[in-house]
Amino acid sequence: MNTNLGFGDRLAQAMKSSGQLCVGIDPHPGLLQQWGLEDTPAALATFSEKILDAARGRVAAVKPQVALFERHGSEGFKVLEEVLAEARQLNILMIADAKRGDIGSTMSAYADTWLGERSPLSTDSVTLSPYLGFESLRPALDLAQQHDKGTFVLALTSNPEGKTIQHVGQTNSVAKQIIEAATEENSRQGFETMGSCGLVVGATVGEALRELEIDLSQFNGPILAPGYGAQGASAASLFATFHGSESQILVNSSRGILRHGPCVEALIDSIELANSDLLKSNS
Ligand SMILES: O=c1ccn([C@@H]2O[C@H](COP(=O)(O)O)[C@@H](O)[C@H]2O)c(=O)[nH]1
Repeated sequence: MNTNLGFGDRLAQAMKSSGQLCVGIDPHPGLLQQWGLEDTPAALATFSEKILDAARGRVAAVKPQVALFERHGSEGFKVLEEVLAEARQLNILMIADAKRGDIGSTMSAYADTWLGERSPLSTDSVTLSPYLGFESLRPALDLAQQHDKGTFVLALTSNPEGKTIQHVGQTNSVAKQIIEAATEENSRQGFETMGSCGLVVGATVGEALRELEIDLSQFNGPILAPGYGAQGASAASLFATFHGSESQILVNSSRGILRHGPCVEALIDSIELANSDLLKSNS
């Protein structure tokens, strides 16, 4: 993989060679129990190792859910640091699902944590929450650009409650304004296939794009789409939702894959099944 490319282009290459699936690393207490593990930091390490083992070479990216490491305090963060380092070694693109957002001066610290060069939590990309205003994310957007890293800004989330904020404004909705700001952000960068400022749009949003008159085919970055599998979106429904921007969609599945553990072979089978399901529906 060409590491001089920006994040969006590296992700485009990874999706071309390994498909459009992103596997979540979500060590929920219930899953740990199902895998015969205790709810401890050591178990998080075992859990994550098996997922990386199954995912390497088979998916475009993996997405650790930071909250599920954070609930173990400093030891959980230590494990996350090791997982990020291991993924880097294995050349697997990472999205830290941290959903950070704050006033600009504090945002600089979040940017240093997830996208800086010296932080042990530094990774390829991070999810950001724009509800303090898109421009409050500037320190992260600029640092990502400077270090060839990426961001995924929440636009239309997969949970039903999201619409109470994101749909406000209807045809000039909050979500539409976020999407326009991210489009503008990418248009100021050079890229071959996609810019490095991505969006999060749930695979479950259904008719919302049409109702809000949002045309994602005009968007010029990657779209992380959680909601496939455990939250009910099928491959066919999600590609119908994202008609016109199919090649930009990175489909996340966490519990839908993870419930097949702890056997690595069974995890591999479920990843391969999801890959062929997605491929079949997007051809
Ligand atoms: O809109 C959003 C944004 C993030 N997520 C996260 O994605 C995974 C989904 O997990 P599943 O088990 O596949 O449902 C999880 O980490 C969420 O926090 C989301 O679901 N929706």
